[in-house]
Amino acid sequence: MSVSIEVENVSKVFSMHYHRTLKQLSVGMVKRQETSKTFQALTDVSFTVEQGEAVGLMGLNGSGKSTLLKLINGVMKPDVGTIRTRGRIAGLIATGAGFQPQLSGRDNLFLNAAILGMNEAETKAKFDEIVDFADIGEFLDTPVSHYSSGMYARLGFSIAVHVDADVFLADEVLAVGDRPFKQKCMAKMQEIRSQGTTIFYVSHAAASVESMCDRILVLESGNLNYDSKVVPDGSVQGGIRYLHYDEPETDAGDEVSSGVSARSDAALGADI
Ligand SMILES: Nc1ncnc2c1ncn2[C@@H]1O[C@H](COP(=O)(O)OP(=O)(O)OP(=O)(O)O)[C@@H](O)[C@H]1O
Repeated sequence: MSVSIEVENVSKVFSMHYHRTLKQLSVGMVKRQETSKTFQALTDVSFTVEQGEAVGLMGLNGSGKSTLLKLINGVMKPDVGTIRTRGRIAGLIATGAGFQPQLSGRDNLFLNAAILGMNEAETKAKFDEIVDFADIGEFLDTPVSHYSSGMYARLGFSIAVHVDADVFLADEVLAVGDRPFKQKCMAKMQEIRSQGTTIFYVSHAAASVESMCDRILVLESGNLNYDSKVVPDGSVQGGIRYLHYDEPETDAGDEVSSGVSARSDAALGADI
């Protein structure tokens, strides 16, 4: 098997600036206030993903999941360490990323497909399939600024998933879609997974990670603290337990709630 993603000793630090204008900055400096602070989003993260593996990335809010995805996608560079990827990478790392609000869905489809590496002929050949999957009807020729967040997600996901990619990155792509669309996306991701595409799937929905992935990584405050391939007797369920996402929620209605391990297959299919 060939290596698809190699992440070696990667760290990422962000700077947070407290003052927005030069005047505020100057006043802050005179008063000897702190003007900026650094934040360590990822610390010495290392792992390797083989071609065809389906990896779930979980962790609490702010644990560094999206940052790691952006580094793998190449939209950000690590401060320390190296990331190597093999083949074409596609995916949705933010709903509607790359969409131009004033352009129609149709124009954005061609633009977004080009950003993801598809040439015009390829996009034309897949156009009907992409539009059918997105199922946004007459809104295709409407500026995307008029779209609902679900429609943004439909079009964005549909374009990304129809790229012939070696690696598919998905960051909370299903968070805003309605249930029928989420189920369609899960089925499509299973399809590209069965064709040998590497899947890197970020989600807070434990059941969908359990049904989609054969490996789990758990980030905690920027540290990779659970890799089911590395820890003894590791498993996707083990990672979910490690994160306490298998425990019942006290409040009803949360999509990552209530005892994943105790659910029926039908319920698992719905928890996406
Ligand atoms: N461009 C940035 N500048 C400063 N801080 C940032 C930047 N991007 C992310 N961060 C910080 O890095 C940390 C990790 O953010 P990240 O978006 O990777 O978390 P996450 O695990 O994806 O969270 P969530 O589950 O909420 O989506 C957060 O504390 C965030 O505030």
